[in-house]
Amino acid sequence: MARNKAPSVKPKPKPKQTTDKSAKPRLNNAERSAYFARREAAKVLHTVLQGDAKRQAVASIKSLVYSPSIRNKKATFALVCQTLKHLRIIKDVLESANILNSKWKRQEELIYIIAYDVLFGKEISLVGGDAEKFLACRKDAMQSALAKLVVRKKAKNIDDFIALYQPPDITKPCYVRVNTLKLDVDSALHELGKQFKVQKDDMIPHLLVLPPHTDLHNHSLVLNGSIFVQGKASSMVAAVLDPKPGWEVLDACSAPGNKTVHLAALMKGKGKIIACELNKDRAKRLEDTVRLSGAANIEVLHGDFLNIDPKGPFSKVSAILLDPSCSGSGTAAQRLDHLLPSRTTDVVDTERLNRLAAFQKKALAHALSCMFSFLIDSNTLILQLLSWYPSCNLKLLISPEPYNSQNERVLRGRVSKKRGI
Ligand SMILES: C[S@@+](CC[C@H](N)C(=O)[O-])C[C@H]1O[C@@H](n2cnc3c(N)ncnc32)[C@H](O)[C@@H]1O
Repeated sequence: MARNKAPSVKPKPKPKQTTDKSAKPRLNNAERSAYFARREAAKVLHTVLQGDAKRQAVASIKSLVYSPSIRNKKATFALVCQTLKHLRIIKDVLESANILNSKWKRQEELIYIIAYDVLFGKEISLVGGDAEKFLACRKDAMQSALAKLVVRKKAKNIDDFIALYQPPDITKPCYVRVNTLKLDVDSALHELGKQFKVQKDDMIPHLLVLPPHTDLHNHSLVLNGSIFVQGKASSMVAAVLDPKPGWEVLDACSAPGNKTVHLAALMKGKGKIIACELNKDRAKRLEDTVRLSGAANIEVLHGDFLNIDPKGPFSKVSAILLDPSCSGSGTAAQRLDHLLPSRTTDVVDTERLNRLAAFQKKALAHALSCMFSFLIDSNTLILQLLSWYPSCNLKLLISPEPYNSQNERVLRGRVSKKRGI
C-alpha cells in the first residue's frame, strides 16, 4: 500500500503591509452593501436585457429580484429600475465619452449600473471593485458628455433633459386575492390593515386593493398562501366563470396557476380541476402554487392541451378556462416591461404576435371542439379566453346557450365576426 506522503509544511504567507499600493481599501458597511447590490443588480439586468433583446419571455424584473439568490432585494430592485429608466442616456453618455472599451463591454450591465450611480445616484463613494475604480477615474469625462447632450437636445436643464427620455410612469394599485380556502376576507383586511391602507375591491369578491408599489413579497400571508398577489384582470376570470362546488373544470393552459387556485377557492375545495400545462418548469411552478393554496382537488396534467382528445376521458367537465400564452401586454405595467429597451422604441414584434395569435386560434378551435364534445350534457358551458387578441388584451367570455347542434357553428360565427378570423 502506498504510504501517505507527509504533508509539506508551507511557510504562512506574510500578511500584506498596509503600505502596499495594490491593497484594496477596507469597505464600511454601506460601501460593502452598495458593492454587492451593484453586482446583484447587474446580474438581473443581464437576464432582463438578454431576454428583451431576443424578445423571449423571461421572468419579470420583480420575480428575478425576489428570487432567493438576491440578498439585498430593495437596493437591487431600485438600482435595476433606475438604471433601466436612464439606460438610453447612460448609453449615449458612454458612447460619446468613448468609455465602453472591449474589456468592459463584457460586463456592460455592471458598467451601466455604476454609470447610473456616477451620473444620477446619491453621493455614494465609488469604491470596492475594479469597475468602480474604472468609472470613478472617468467621472469628469462622463459628466461633461452629459452636459453636452443636454445642450444638444436644447433642454433647459438636466431635469428637463431626463424627462425627454423617461418612459411613462405607470402606477396601478396593488391587488391581492384572499385565498378563501385558508382565510376569510375580513381577517385578511384586519391583518393587512395593521400595516397598509387596504379596502375591498368594489367589483370582485375576495379581492383587496392596496396602494401602488406595496411590497408584500415577504408578508406572512403571502408566504403561507392565505393571499395571492394577483391583478384585477386576472382575478376577474375565474370570478366570471363562477364555477360551482362539485363541478369538474378543465384549466387548459394553467401555469403558474393563479386562476387554477382561484377556481379551487370558488369551488370550496369540492369537485375537480384538471390543470393542464405544457412546459415542464412551469408545471413545477404550478404544482408549487397548488401546494401553497392548500387546494386538494387539483390534478396537474403535464402535457399539451391541443392533444387532449375531445372524445376522451373528460366527459364530466362542465367548463373550460382557456388562458393561452399571450403577448403579456395586459400585465406589462405590473412586470415593469415599460422600462425595457424594446418597449421604449416603437418597434412591434409582429412575428411574435403572429405566432401567438396562431397558437391562440388553434387553442380556441380545440377548446371549442372539446366543449361541443365532452360538455354535451351540461347546460352551463363557459369558455374563458384571456388576452385573446394580444395587442389589445381583449377578454372574451363566451357563454353559449345549452348545447344543441347549432351551437358550434353559431359560436364560431360569432367569434369569427368579432375578431375577424
Ligand atoms: C398565460 S399563461 C397562463 C396563466 C395562468 N392561467 C395563470 O393565471 O396563472 C399560458 C400558459 O400556457 C402554457 N401553454 C402554452 N401552450 C400550451 C399547450 N399547448 N398546452 C398546455 N399549456 C400550454 C404556457 O406554458 C403558459 O404557462
